[in-house]
Amino acid sequence: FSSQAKGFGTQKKTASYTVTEEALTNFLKSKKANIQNVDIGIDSNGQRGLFAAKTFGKSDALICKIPSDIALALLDPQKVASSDEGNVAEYGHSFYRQYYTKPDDWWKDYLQSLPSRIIETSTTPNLWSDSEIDLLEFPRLVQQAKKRRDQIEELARKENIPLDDLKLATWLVTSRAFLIPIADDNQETVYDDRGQVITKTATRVLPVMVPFIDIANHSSNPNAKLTLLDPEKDEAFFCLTSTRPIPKGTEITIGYGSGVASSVELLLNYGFVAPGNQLDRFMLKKGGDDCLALASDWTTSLEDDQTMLKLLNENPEERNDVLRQILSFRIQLKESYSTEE
Ligand SMILES: C[S@@+](CC[C@H](N)C(=O)[O-])C[C@H]1O[C@@H](n2cnc3c(N)ncnc32)[C@H](O)[C@@H]1O
Repeated sequence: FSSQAKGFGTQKKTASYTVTEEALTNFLKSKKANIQNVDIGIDSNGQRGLFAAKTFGKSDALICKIPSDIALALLDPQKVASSDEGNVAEYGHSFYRQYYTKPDDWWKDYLQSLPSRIIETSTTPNLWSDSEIDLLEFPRLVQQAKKRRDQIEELARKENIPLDDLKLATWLVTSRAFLIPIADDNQETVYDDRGQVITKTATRVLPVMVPFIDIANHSSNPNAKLTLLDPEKDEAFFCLTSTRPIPKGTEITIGYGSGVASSVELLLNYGFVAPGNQLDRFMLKKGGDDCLALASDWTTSLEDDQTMLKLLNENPEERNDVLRQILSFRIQLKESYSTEE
């Protein structure tokens, strides 16, 4: 963010992370967070992540607990978005306005633990050029990326804030906030033919930044999930809970985006593609106008893309992170078409 502001903007530009985890953990402990069974470390991909400091022997074990009053709500709960496809620029703006431009003592240690600039290897497509976005070819992703980019540009103009600040804020929010479903009196209730409630679709969500828990990385086969403890009481908690036994030293992972994110959602919000994501098969099977129905609908073959990615990886001095992300996306989707057809 702007150089005159405290927090992010004044951090060293050479490191993606300012190493202030100690300040963060001291702050959390002083606020009665329970984080003693979790370590912050670096995983095999070089990503900062959370690791089990003891063995969690069964599923549903409490891993850590963060009081909800130290989480950052990004919109006024009275004005929550009608779906998770809300205007992400507004989420970014809410973060920028409510928290970042007022980095008082309360939020300082958390804000300083966040990436101080957009990480090149995890940019989201709304930050790319038109021609780069077009290379993604998948209609829904191309449309969403351009829509988000336009929303950010429009809001920065309207609110008269530096475009780069809103870009960073929006990137931080889409890649880190949890979308918490909000009880909604008008929510749609669906009954079966005996009149029993079968689904109650929560249509409103509140984006919330949860310190510490937002360090957990994504896995398509996660060993933990986010839970909300005592939401009705004055003292509510955001928790990580195990979904199976976790041996000491193992990375603690969750499934981003309610655990049902296809490569489109992962790239759009978090800037990465998870190889072998099974949800892509379901997405392609479901089809629709916003999908490419067949592997042959793409302009290049799977083999073409694999060859290009191989060439790119063989030339590490050819640093082109966006092209690497584009090819990884295209390869992952092409590998997900059913081979029976
Ligand atoms: C909520 S943060 C997770 C923690 C982050 N590593 C940190 O140090 O703060 C989300 C970001 O982590 C990275 N990430 C998480 N899971 C990943 C994965 N499975 N593969 C690649 N990058 C991942 C991406 O950069 C993503 O935008």
